[in-house]
Amino acid sequence: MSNVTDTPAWQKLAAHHDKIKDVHLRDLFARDAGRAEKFTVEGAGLTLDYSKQRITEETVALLAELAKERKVAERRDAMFRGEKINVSENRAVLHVALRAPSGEVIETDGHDVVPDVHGVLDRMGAFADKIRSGEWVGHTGKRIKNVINIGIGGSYLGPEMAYLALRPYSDRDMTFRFVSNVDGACFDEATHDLNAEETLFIVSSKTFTTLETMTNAATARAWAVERLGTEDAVAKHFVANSTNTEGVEKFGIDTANMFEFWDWVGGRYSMDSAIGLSTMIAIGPDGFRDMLAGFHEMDEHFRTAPVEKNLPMLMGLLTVWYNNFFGAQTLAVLPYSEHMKRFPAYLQQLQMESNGKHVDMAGKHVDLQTGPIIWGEPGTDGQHSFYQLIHQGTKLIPCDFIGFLTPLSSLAHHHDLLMANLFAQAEALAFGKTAAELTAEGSPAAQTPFRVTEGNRPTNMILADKLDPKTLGRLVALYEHSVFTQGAVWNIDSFDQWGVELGKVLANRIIPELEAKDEPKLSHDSSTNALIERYRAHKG
Ligand SMILES: O=P(O)(O)OC[C@H]1O[C@H](O)[C@H](O)[C@@H](O)[C@@H]1O
Repeated sequence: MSNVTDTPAWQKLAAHHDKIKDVHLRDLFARDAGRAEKFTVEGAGLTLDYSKQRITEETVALLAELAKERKVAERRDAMFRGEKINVSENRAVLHVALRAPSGEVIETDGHDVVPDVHGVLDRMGAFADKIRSGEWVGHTGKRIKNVINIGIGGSYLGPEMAYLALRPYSDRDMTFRFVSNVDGACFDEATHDLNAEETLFIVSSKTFTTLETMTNAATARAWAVERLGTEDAVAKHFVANSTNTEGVEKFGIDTANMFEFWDWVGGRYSMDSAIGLSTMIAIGPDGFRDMLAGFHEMDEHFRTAPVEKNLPMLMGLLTVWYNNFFGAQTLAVLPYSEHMKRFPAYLQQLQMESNGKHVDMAGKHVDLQTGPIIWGEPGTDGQHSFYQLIHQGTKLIPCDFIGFLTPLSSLAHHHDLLMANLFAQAEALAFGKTAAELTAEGSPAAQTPFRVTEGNRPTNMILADKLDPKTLGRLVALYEHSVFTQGAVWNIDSFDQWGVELGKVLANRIIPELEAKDEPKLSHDSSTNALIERYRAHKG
């Protein structure tokens, strides 16, 4: 495939950008009373108003042309067909099969994976029911009240984000916690007030080799065995989610208590696989299936809607527009929902591990910027912290606002205030306030320059009726496919993550240098040597 910057659509976009880069959203809205309607699309139960983006109809047409030239739809279809589009690992990318209804056929290497998916879902459902009903008891006969997911990266962020997002739908008599960090404080804090007799550990790891997870799992095992008095207790207090049966057996977890997934599920695309077991225990198997139905709705929308009406494709293409033509470095994701607190953190892995790449599919260095930096906090907290820089700073920061029409809180009057703030922020960012307007309002002349907000800050407004399992599935799939679209345009492998390896290898080399009593000779650079020596000296 040619360099994207050499394609006709890219060059047309560059010329078009030159023409419209200084046009203000104020003028774009003034020119066209139908703008909001024109640039609002609905799909899979979500509404995307992208009228406050710095675009015209021509921009959308050219972005659609770019998608066509880059064969985004063909690559999408290849993914759905189970082709090995993760070229550097020679793997299929089939998270869409995790939410395919039973009866659908999705094959990879000639094998239909959908029955396997439903087999595991059924086993997870039976297990979750047993825990929730109290049929499954701990080693001493007590009901399980606490569930601790041990995992990191994709085996942590999705489960924690989903639990927090769906807490109103969860069993409130149970406690759910998440141990990810290898800092012992993480384990201590998660367990200090829990009774081992009532605690279930779910060890979640695709590979079952990850240092942090294996260390925390071993600590959990020792913690439980010490408190319950026998190794036999492990059978009732530990289950595993993994692709590595051997590793699970070796750890001492009965494979009858292992929930399987497959190498065609990327870690950051796995919250709807067995990795979601804690979510399923929290909200119940029916709630989990609703979430899968929401994912599937968005998959179908992504698979079938034309690019101009395709929410994830539009969002992916707009990200390319700002990232590559306006030179924006970041994208802020700002959910106006307390329950969506961890959604930006979840998206950081999804987007940045997927599209933080410097070579194309052929291994050749790319000649353009790839994935943006993702960040964000829930509204309205962010407004009182970093929004200042978005409004008046010198950097262009496109924002995704996410709002829900129906409140989950019974304090309904708070919701009007929350939503008023959401709409006001998008309005202020787009239209700003000019010096003339300020003067007319009586602003003292000396203050006016400080008070001017230029506006022309682009935003997406994503609205859903209500945050529930189905909506969460739709939202996650929306971003998954937006990431896919970006990766397809840039022609990079969005499904590998080689960049995280070097740090792991170096840590494994340093571990014995910190642990060994005889303080082995160091052969790092002078800075790393000095840091290690300082630590050793302190440790004594
Ligand atoms: O699920 P695991 O195999 O334990 O992997 C956990 C995480 O660690 C790795 O370093 C990867 O960067 C992530 O993509 C992955 O989600």
